[in-house]
Amino acid sequence: MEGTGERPFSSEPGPIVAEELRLLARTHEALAEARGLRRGARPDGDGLRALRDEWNSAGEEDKPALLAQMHEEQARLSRARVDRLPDPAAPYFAHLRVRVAGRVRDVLLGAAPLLDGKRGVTIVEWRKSPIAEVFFSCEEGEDYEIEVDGRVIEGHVEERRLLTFEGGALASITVSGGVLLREGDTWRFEPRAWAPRLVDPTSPRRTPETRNPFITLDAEQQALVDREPRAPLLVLGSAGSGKTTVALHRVAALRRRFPEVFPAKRMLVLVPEPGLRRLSERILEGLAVEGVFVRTFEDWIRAEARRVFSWVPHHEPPDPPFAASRLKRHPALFAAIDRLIDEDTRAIARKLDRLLGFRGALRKALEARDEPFLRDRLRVIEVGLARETTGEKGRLLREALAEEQDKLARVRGDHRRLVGDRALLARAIEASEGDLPAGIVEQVAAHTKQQLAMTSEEAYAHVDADRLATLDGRTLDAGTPEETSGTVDVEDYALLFELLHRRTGASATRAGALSRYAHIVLDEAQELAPIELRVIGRALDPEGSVTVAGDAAQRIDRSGHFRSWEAVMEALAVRSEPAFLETSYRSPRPVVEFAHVILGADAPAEVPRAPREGADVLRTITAGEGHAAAVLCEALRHLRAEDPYASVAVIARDEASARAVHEAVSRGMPCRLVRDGDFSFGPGIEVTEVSEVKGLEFDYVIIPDASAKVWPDASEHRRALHVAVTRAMRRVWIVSPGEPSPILPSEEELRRLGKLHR
Ligand SMILES: Nc1ncnc2c1ncn2[C@@H]1O[C@H](COP(=O)(O)OP(=O)(O)OP(=O)(O)O)[C@@H](O)[C@H]1O
Repeated sequence: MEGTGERPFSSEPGPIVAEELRLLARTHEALAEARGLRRGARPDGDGLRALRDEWNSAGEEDKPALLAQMHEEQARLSRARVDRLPDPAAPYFAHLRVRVAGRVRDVLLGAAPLLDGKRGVTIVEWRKSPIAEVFFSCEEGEDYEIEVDGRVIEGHVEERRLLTFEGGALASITVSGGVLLREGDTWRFEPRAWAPRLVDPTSPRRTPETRNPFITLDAEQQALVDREPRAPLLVLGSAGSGKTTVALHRVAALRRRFPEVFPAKRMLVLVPEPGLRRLSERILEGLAVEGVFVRTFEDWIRAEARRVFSWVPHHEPPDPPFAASRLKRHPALFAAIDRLIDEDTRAIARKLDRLLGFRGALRKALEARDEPFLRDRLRVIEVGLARETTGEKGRLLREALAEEQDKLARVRGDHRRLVGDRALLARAIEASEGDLPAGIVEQVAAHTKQQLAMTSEEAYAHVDADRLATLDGRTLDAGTPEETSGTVDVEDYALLFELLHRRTGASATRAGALSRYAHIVLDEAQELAPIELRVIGRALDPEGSVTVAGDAAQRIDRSGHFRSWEAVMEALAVRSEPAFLETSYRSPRPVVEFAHVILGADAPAEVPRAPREGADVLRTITAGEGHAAAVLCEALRHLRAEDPYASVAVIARDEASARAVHEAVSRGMPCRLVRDGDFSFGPGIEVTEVSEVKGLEFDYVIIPDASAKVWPDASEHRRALHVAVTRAMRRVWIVSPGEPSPILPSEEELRRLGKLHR
């Protein structure tokens, strides 16, 4: 069965293969015995079925005993499910040989554990077991120490091997220095490193001093920074072309040249994520700009809404349905708001007609109105019918109208109807022309109903507060569906401002007014919905200016509803021709080309100009997640040694994937899981998800989960991968555990592009 390698090899492949085959045979025996034992001990649901049959024909007197048996069987079955066994077709993926206290021990790493002392088979769970950590963190020949149950155990690593299986048979054994591959009945040795070397040998290593915040803008960028201070500016361009740079340099220039017109406290920089907020603050600090507000859009609008609408709840639901976010940010909601304003108009007219005996005259007058603001419709009556009507009736009408005007800023009722009234929601569905599914109405209405329901604290307000406190000090409803009661969605804030505007023609209530700014920067503006852009537009002084930066190819917010840049500017109520930045400064050419191809049909006609050469994008396909973890740890360990000041981002598709990858990589080395933008902007390994990294940059970017399952072929995934890859200043490495994602460019596509471009 075993053949010898074609090339010189430190130890003979024959003995290695033989050893692994023997270990596998012992594992199969151990597995067969374990399965037999479990089958005997725990019928796979047959026992329960038999008991159920018995129950049907049993007399009443036997039922209590039968019931007890059924419970016991149920418990046994669920225990059996937890104690799952390794898959015989691929029972483990790695083999670690250690010497502990003079004795050699073989430890296999797999998804499920198996212990058979008699046969010397030990499979441990790679994600949990302390000894598995040794496999991920040590090289062959190294000593190690691990802590098990409070005791420190010392040992020495003798061998580390990775294994793959095909059709249940051993297919490859990766050893130090190469891989043994089975080809039919023979084995061939191929020298190969465990993991690719990430550092680019042609570029200098990062040193603590190479992080220079001062860059010289190119002529194009400088011209944009120098634009007339009051002129709106729309800066577009591919990833890394300097849009954020231009926007923030413009802020610095305005502050420096026109400090009176642009006081720091009247300038606002809005970004989508906390990571970019922190980076923007650092860049402004580097440009000696102090006191300018930098906020995520959510934080900004939340603070504004809480000030202007004093009744707004201070809680947001922990897990709001995506349907609610999608609908509330959709432009079709404007149609529902139109209808709502019409209904409000009719309701006021009916009320006044009835109270003052106008016998439908008011209704007729008001129904003919189509001014966008409710305030203006009432004013038409004020200057028309109210003036014409003399005497007591006229006075009463004027009084009643004044009262209605007074109530216009109360948007709470309209808001409740807009997000809870099925007919109004259905109007939005209709206006979306098929973009929003009809089923969304029920989901949103149910969510609203839950939000408007009383919390337990309110329902039990008459009960002594001490008696209501839970043991852990949390609210009564925490962790229950009632948790949604008394909350408001983050998307509701823009909606409230829109309603206020449609009713009053302004953005103020008795409690306060929307803040106004002399200059607003909107970075990554492709992520904002029209309803949000409108609020931002209204926060701009009549004389104020705006800098909008964005890239449609980078929109990754699933509910954003970006249409076009014209639509963005129209929603902001400003006009400006777009300026395009053509040069990609951040990433080297191979990364820029790779990222371009990822976009597929959505890619712009031209590949961005990328003046910096660099190393190719690396790709690795592994047999599964365990292999991927081993390869990641190996490459990262070397990278840390070779380029210790580099920043490394391991960017997963979503939160769940980021957590799993972090758990895996942590087995081998210290790394941080970054949430809410808490990046260090310095050396180290940070694991995160795509939505966190908008606008940021790292020396190395690793995509750890580039499988077909996690990154299927859809524009949304293409744009997200494009964003992730274009964060790299030096190099990109794509790791695909299992079948690679179909959106990864083929070698052929890249070759063609490289030729075309050079
Ligand atoms: N003229 C320039 N010369 C050298 N480097 C530049 C120049 N302009 C920008 N850069 C650098 O290029 C990188 C990307 O810039 P920036 O973040 O402003 O791009 P962006 O267009 O906002 O990117 P993204 O769309 O990915 O958010 C930064 O490191 C920045 O310092």
